[in-house]
Amino acid sequence: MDIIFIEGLKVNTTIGYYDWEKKIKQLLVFDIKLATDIRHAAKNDELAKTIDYAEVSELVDEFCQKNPVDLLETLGQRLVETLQAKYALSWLQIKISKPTAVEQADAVGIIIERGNRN
Ligand SMILES: Nc1nc2c(c(=O)[nH]1)N=C([C@H](O)[C@@H](O)CO)CN2
Repeated sequence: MDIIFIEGLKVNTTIGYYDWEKKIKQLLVFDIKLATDIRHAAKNDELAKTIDYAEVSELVDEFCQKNPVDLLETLGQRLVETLQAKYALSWLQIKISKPTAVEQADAVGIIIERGNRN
């Protein structure tokens, strides 16, 4: 299995359960791993035959801006569904960190993993 990854993707967006959080933007950091077979792209050196990590990064930012929700769980699950609908993914892992949420911690957040890692 091959993996396309995006590490430390920073997105400033509206996210949070409390009323005060709905009036501000906060930093989220995404680490994303998408399983694909890179041999299709490598055969003829074609971007169109792989998952464009720049396109995915843009998608994640736009998705966050358009989908303000309370919980990281909701954001993560909806993002997973969007990525699965757009790309043929046998496996994916998305980590969403909220570095400013808990003062005593460097970051808190969620990790979602779906599919089979063969
Ligand atoms: N499991 C979760 N716990 C909490 C979340 C969350 O999204 N998932 N969110 C909050 C608040 O929005 C918090 O980040 C404000 O400091 C609390 N716990």
